[in-house]
Amino acid sequence: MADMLPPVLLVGCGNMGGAMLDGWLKEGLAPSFIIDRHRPSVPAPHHLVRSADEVPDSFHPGMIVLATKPQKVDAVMSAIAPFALRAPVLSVLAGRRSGDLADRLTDALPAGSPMPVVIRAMPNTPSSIGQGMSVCYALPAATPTQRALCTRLLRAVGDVAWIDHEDQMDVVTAISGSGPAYVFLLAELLEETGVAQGLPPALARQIARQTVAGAGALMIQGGMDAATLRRNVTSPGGTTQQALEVLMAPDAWPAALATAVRAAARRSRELSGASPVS
Ligand SMILES: NC(=O)C1=CN([C@@H]2O[C@H](COP(=O)(O)OP(=O)(O)OC[C@H]3O[C@@H](n4cnc5c(N)ncnc54)[C@H](OP(=O)(O)O)[C@@H]3O)[C@@H](O)[C@H]2O)C=CC1
Ligand SMILES: O=C(O)[C@@H]1CCC=N1
Repeated sequence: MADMLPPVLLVGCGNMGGAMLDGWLKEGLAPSFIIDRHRPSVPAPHHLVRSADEVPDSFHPGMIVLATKPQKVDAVMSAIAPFALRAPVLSVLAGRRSGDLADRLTDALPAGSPMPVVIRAMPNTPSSIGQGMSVCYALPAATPTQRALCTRLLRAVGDVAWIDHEDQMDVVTAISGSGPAYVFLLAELLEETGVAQGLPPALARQIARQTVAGAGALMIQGGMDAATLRRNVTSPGGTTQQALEVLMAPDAWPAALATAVRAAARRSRELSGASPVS
């Protein structure tokens, strides 16, 4: 019991909340409340409720984790605000600024209540298998103990880094938050290309998936930088060089990725309500 993760009040258990919950359940999580309209069940001794109003007042979470879509969080503020006087709030919402969330919670509390502590994190879905990447930011009001608790929860599902400037969260979101989708797209396109160029579908799928997975694992386990690993595959005058001359042309992947990341970061800024910058 001593090593268990603290009880959480998880608000929203879809793709991202579910990925974190899967990781926490594997690590051992103290009895927690999960609020979600769709999740079919959670294992005992955890409790699944369909609405924030169903969480008993007697519940004392160690951390409240906000994982609804950014546009849907305001609807739960008044129900969860009383719990935010007992525990810090960890928001994984793209875009929504920590100060804005703290203000919304404060507005939902009786006048004179202390301001709840909100910590922001941008995790990603490989958290479900303990391979996540989470980047965190806290306003100065967060105590070292609250920051450590946040690190502990997110470390249980992968790597954790902290930033000192909340503005950086938009680019972080565009790279590590959305990034798994770019990698899955690479696997999809390799598979489709293999089929289009004559491979049996099952073989195209197998080689695309294992190539993406194996390359990622080699980069992490081998500790070499990505450029060295790329060069190690690229025999002078060989096949890879031909492909990379296409992909690395300035107007190909370098331009496409920079444009894509800028677009995602811009959307993150829009979700915050801030005026977009390019
Ligand atoms: N998906 C990802 O890879 C990542 C997502 N994020 C962030 O995580 C958050 C969640 O994203 P994601 O998991 O993809 O979204 P999902 O829509 O998959 O999950 C959110 C869940 O919360 C439920 N929910 C919302 N409001 C309530 C409510 N009041 N009562 C009960 N259930 C509720 C939703 O139900 P319903 O649909 O009916 O509203 C849904 O099941 C977003 O803010 C996103 O920015 C961060 C990093 C990565
Ligand atoms: O697409 C989104 O808005 C969320 C945030 C990062 C990943 N998914």
